[in-house]
Amino acid sequence: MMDRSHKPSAIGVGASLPQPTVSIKDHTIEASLPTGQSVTVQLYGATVTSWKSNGQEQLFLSEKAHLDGSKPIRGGIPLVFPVFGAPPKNHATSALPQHGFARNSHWEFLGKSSSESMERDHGQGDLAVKLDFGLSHTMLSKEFRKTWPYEFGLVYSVTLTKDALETTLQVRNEGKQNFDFQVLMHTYLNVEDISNIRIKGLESKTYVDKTRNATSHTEASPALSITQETDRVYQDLDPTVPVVVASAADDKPVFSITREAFNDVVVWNPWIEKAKGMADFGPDEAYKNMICVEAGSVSTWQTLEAGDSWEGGQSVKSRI
Ligand SMILES: O=P(O)(O)OC[C@H]1O[C@H](O)[C@H](O)[C@@H](O)[C@@H]1O
Repeated sequence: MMDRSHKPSAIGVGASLPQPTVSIKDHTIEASLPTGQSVTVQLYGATVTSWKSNGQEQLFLSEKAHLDGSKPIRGGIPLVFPVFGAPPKNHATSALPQHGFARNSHWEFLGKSSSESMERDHGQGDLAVKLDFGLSHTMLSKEFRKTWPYEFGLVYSVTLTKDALETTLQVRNEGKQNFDFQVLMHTYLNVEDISNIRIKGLESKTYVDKTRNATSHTEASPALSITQETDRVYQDLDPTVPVVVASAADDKPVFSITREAFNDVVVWNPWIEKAKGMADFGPDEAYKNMICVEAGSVSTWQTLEAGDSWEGGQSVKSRI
């Protein structure tokens, strides 16, 4: 995963080779590969709102999601930074909204790069397209700047390949003061029927159950089924070991998520009542068609010293 071995684009050399296309319209960036995969990213929140692969939409997007910048987008991959969940009291993030400001700020599109991976798992010569987005302290609303007065730069890279969607966040401390942050890629995966999937790769891991007063438990199941409201923060995972959403019928992977520098994975499904209670979640029964598997670093704080940078990310493969 997180293949760093892209060689420069072959554009202009093998002129007849089909190339990725990228279009920018109405604050939305769309990229597609000649092999049919595509990704859509909104500048609002740098939220990925669609990823099509194998001829199917892989991400869940609520029918009632606000796409006009009035509210964080319910679905796709909202980016959580610099705090996960409700901010703690007496902390530098205390005055921020739930999940911070990255998902409700306007990002800029920094550009695209096409590449041909030399060493991807699925053979040589796979095309990839990478979209880069930026957010810095100067771009924040006055209110966010006041409530989190640090000088920072974020670069969020969304890479579409034939087999995967990779999202990577680089965090830079551009100021003179250290700051603490948490980060999470709140990925809403599209599933046909929640009763037909199992989540693997979590067995024996410690998790905090947010539906049970944030109490700590150990996962007993090798293949977790979702049968009720679920909101768990699994901790201290080995990022290189995939968390797999598998079909209950034949055990085949539907999604496989590997991470880099992300030791936590949140598993969330609002289930019946919570789904009904969210004004931007729809239709009500759509909780059956989604599972959030959210890779991040949220159980502790990352401290970034002045001038330093940090990077973490995920690679999501579908129906491999
Ligand atoms: O409603 P939101 O602010 O988007 O949060 C949606 C969900 O995000 C995470 O998965 C948290 O663990 C949940 O506790 C929260 O309900």
